[in-house]
Amino acid sequence: MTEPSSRPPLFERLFAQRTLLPMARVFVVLVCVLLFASVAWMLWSARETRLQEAQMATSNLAYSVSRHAQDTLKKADTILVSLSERLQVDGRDPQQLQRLHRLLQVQVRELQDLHGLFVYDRDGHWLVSSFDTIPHDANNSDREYFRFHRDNPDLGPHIGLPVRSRTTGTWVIPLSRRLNDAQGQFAGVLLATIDMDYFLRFYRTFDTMQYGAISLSLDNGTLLVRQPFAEALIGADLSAGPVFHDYLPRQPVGNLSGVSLVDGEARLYSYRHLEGYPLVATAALAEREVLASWMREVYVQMGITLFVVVLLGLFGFHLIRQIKAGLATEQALRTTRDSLELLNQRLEKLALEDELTGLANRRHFMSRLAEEVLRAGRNQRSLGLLMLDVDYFKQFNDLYGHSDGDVCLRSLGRVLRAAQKRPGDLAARYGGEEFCLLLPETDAAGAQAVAEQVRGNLEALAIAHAGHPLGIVTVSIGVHALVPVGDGTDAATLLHCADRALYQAKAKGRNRVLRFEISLFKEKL
Ligand SMILES: Nc1nc2c(ncn2[C@@H]2O[C@H](COP(=O)(O)OP(=O)(O)OP(=O)(O)O)[C@@H](O)[C@H]2O)c(=O)[nH]1
Repeated sequence: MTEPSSRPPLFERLFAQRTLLPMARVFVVLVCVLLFASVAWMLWSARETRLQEAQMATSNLAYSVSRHAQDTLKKADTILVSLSERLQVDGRDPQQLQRLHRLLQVQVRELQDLHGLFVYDRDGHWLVSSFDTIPHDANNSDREYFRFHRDNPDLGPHIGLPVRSRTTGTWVIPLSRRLNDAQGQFAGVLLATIDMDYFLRFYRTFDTMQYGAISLSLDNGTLLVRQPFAEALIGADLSAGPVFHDYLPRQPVGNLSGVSLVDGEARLYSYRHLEGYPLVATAALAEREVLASWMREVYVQMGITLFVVVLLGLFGFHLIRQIKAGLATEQALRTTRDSLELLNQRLEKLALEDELTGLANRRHFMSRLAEEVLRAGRNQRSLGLLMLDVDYFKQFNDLYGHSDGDVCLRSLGRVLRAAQKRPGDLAARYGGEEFCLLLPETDAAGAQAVAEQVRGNLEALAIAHAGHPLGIVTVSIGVHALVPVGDGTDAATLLHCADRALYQAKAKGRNRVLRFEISLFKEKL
């Protein structure tokens, strides 16, 4: 069988007083940290959700803007394609141009987004337009789109930089195609101009808050139209911005967050390249506006959390103080209990011990005598007793003084202590210069032998005593032993007989041991 462990259970070890205080501190700190961490985590998740929602909104917006631009350009381009067909088939005589003029006017009236339709010859002169009159000496060979088509054989659509219309003065976006003659040589330019305001009006229907932006740019980063509108930004080069520099070369559609080249605003962007046209639609919301309500939530939540943490901290501080006070009280109580126990031990010792010699006192002796009498009676064993008395001690005191007398008594005490050979033996000071030695399991002969030893040992010390005929301190010893009969008189009998034997030893000349024998005493016990 294994012995049960003396270590206290884990729970008690964990919550031992020693660990209680640091654990309370760790607990309070841990609760505060966890509280902060969980609130921070919640707020972070809320922020991510807000950003994701905003990014979804910009993505949808970019899609709408791209669709709108694509549809608008497609319509205008379709007109240019059919115009090109017509010119090639019907030719350019004045009658045809007259008919064409009416047709162009009808088409511009039909399509609100179209600002105008124009046909220029190879030198840039106006052949026909959707307007009522052709300005005198009008020539558009200086326009970017004209030069582009003249120098470029490509017959595809070309979107040029926004220009101010020479007829109406409004901002327009030019969509143009090259016109070839039957030999494939440059024969002029077909132009459709789209009112920039048409785009802006559409963009204004979306709520992008104060710092949001919607724009349409060429895919080389040249800005065509932007809401909020700023004339100075038309034609601005955004190719170094995050959309055109980092994202568009890799993906035709995407989302990102970045800082605007235009105004330095941090925004969430979504962009989309138009199909079939070198254009990119961009929609963006300012991060600070997207996160504005979230920031308010952060302030409120953090305020509340801070308040709770302060409360917890105060509570924890109070708790730790209480624990400290409790521990201090407990320690004080333990110290008091220990000192009381020590005091009790001392008192107990004092109550049982003779102060001068350190032997058992009379009270102690009497209680042990009663116990040993009972034990010897039960076991029917002999109990021996020595009664000792220092010879001529009065004279010793008179001659050497009381304190030397005390020293002498201490010497006798040491001799008697040495005579306690067995665990049950008890040497005691019976009173004054009278001593006893209780010897359980000892008959009269044995007790007499011990008495002789004691007497001899004291004599051997040769303590000078000028008042003694022998010149040294001696002791007289009365010895008796009996097997108790158990009638309640045994202790008294033992004491009395030993005392009588002592008396006889004194009477016979002192410095001797005398055993009690009934024949020696004429009196009846
Ligand atoms: N120094 C000292 N003396 C004590 C103490 N107790 C008792 N005495 C003295 O012991 C002496 C005992 O004297 P007595 O009873 O006359 O006996 P005695 O002088 O020893 O003579 P015998 O016993 O007949 O030999 C007294 O003088 C007591 O004062 C003690 O504790 N210290």
